Amino acid sequence: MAQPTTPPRQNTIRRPVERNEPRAPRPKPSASRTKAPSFNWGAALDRWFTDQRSTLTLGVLTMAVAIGLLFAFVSYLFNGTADQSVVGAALSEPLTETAHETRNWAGVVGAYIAHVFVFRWFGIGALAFPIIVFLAGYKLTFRRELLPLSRTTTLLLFMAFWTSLMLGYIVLVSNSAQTASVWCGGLGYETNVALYGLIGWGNLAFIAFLLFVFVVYFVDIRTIQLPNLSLPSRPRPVRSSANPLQTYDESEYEDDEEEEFTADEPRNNVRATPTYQDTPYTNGTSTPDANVAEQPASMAENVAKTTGVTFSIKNRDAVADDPVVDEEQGATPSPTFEPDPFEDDDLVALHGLYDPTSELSQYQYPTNELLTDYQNSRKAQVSDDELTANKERIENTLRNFGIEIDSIQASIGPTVTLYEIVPAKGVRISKIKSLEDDIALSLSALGIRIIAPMPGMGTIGIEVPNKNREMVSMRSVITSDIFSNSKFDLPIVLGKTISNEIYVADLAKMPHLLMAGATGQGKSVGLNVLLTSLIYRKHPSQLKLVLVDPKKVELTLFNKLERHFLAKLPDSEEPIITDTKKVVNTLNSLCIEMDRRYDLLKDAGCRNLKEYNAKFVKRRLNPEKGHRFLPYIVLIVDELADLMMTAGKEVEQPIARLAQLARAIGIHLVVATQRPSVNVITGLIKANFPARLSFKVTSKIDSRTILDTGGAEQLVGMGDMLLSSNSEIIRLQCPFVDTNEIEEICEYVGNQRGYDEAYALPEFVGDDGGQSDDKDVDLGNRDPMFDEAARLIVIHQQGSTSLIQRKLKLGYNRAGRLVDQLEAAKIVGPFEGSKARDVLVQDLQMLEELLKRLKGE
Ligand SMILES: Nc1ncnc2c1ncn2[C@@H]1O[C@H](COP(=O)(O)OP(=O)(O)OP(=O)(O)O)[C@@H](O)[C@H]1O
Repeated sequence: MAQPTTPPRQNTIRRPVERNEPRAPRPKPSASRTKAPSFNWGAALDRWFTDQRSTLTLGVLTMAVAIGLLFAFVSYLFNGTADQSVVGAALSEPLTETAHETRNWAGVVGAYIAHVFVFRWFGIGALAFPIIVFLAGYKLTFRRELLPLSRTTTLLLFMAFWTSLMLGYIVLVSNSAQTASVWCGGLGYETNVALYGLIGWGNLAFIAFLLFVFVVYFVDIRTIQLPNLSLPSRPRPVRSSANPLQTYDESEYEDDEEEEFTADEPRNNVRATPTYQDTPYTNGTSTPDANVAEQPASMAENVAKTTGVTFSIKNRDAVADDPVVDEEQGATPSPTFEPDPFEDDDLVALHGLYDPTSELSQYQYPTNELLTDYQNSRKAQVSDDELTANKERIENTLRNFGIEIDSIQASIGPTVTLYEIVPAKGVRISKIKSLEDDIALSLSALGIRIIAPMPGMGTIGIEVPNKNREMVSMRSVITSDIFSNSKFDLPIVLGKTISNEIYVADLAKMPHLLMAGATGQGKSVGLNVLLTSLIYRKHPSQLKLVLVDPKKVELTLFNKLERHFLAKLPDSEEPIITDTKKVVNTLNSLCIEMDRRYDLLKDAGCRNLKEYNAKFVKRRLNPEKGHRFLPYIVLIVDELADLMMTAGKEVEQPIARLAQLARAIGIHLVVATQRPSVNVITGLIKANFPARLSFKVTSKIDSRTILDTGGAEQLVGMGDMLLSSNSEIIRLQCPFVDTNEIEEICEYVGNQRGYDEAYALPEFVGDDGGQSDDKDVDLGNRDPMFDEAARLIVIHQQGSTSLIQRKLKLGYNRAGRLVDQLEAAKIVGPFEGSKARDVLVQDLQMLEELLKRLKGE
């Protein structure tokens, strides 16, 4: 559980700065925003550029211009001399006069532009420009790069300049300026004339040196590893020709560090691009595509087949032919060294680290301006009079009960002021605690909470609500340094503490959060705050949200994030789950996802998601074995009570199972309810949610149910809350975020280019559809893979669909049908929720007999 990282609290009276205004009710949409008086051109342009329609239009136009330029330049190279007079005349005579005389394929405009670029400047090198413009247009149109734009641009610009110089030199020394100067352009020719006058033949050396310097920097020779055959190298994986589908195992690398690479063992130098599943989001189940392994079309595919490294044919062509490699991923081309694609370090050297965000590399995080600036409206203010009066009342009340105090100090928080008392020697703390109601009565204030003793302070705290409370705006906390610089994996800003510190926690460490609060006390705002925090800090590739909203109205705004942040079952229409039956399926699907992730972690030898993803990013995990970059998944359930009432155990068990086990594999749960009674927050659920947060509840019993102690019934509402974690209770004021703001954030994100669809959770077929019915399964018409699947299940003694999927490289549906047939043949037992089925056949011998019987032999 995270702690606030601001300096320790000082027990001094803080002077209020300005007068507070009474707390207004939740602002109406129209009234809540302060509209900027003038039109914001920057924002409008920003919006225009993030609108896919605009970029598509601009992109297509740019590509068309590039093609036009190419025509114009090529045509000028052949017809230029004839057009020179036309170009000259075009400046002095009307265009209509000169237009029909031009021979350039792109007309008089083309002739003029070509004249400048080709004749005056770069000669044949000018052809670099249409290529650059085309690449830029392609990027705008398709939102991905045909070639790494900035690196290719650098290369082409240099080549334009250098070619012009080199050809200029040749034209100069061969004295052919009259006929050939169009090929080198004015720039190349004139520079050579000038240089020749200065350094004579040294000209050529200078031009060669320029090329050398460029190569040294462009290629960055620091990263080139020259093969040194006498040094031990990383071992190569053991490959078996007998089994073409054998995949490499990373552990083989690690165990065999000492193995030497000798010159007579040929290295496999196929230059192809292992994709490492660059688009893991199109298929959340990430079943390796068997077709790629099964249909080798070339040497690269054969390598893929024998090694398990997937090769992208598209990328391979692009990269193999072009020395320019992806700059965005930090890759470095090497003219002398062809990395072996089986060596992970070399993969990184060639392609850079895997970048999970690359598919949405243009994604813009929501801006602070989307949040309303309430700065001037409400600041907590407690006047000196109020402070003194409260202090006196506390002192008097205690004195009336025979309790003397040594000192009293106050610190003003956004919602309450904490009076810390140092009791006189000999006063029993339990006595003060028992006077809670009396003190509250004498202060005639609601929401008095007594903390006796203050943990680690040796004092007693009395929290008294402020007459005028501060509204903690979402903007003020999101823009705070503590939140924006936080290094947490899933930072959530929960509000301000009693001493005005912004409290940021790490949901990944919590690792789950249970939220309760009577209706109207700020729970929905709290959930929105939590979601906003995550959306502001996470890229869509790093976080997926599963939103369950039985009330059907609270989370609907987040619908717009479907193709960015939401995850859903493959067959469901709506990304936000409202139907109880679907909730049960979704929870079970998450359990399957959890099991799969555990399998992946086990296979990778990692203890948790972070280690696993770090290894994947370093390209040490083989996607062919199902490995993929794993985003965090946050499950939000708004209103558990509804679900518990309608589905009871069916909901409780997967929630408890996820809460127990899902921490390490990056699935985190946030479950909210307005009824914190024991039949909703059952012992099983409670035991698995160490972090619990309570808004105001109606009774002390409810407070005990959620927090294991009273106090939440004393809160003053409107986001006033108690957070219990690590057996510590902190009072916080939740920030306020309005539905308008949420709408704007979701629109901002939703209008950007997203994935093709929501992140697909594993398919889960509930009892009604999933229970295989013997009568429906025709064992006479078994799947061709039936025997193989049966042997696999018996060898592993594990009746799991995902095992069949993974090992036999089948899709979920086919694997599911196979399991149904295995059940009908009594090889596996019946369906048992998210648990693997029992295997009813103990060994292969028994199985072979059974298979023979099935075949009627
Ligand atoms: N953090 C906050 N700061 C200021 N005002 C708040 C805060 N949270 C809630 N409020 C006020 O309380 C009202 C009710 O909040 P909210 O809708 O979150 O309640 P709720 O507990 O979700 O209620 P329900 O369970 O009925 O949906 C809000 O409209 C707002 O005016």
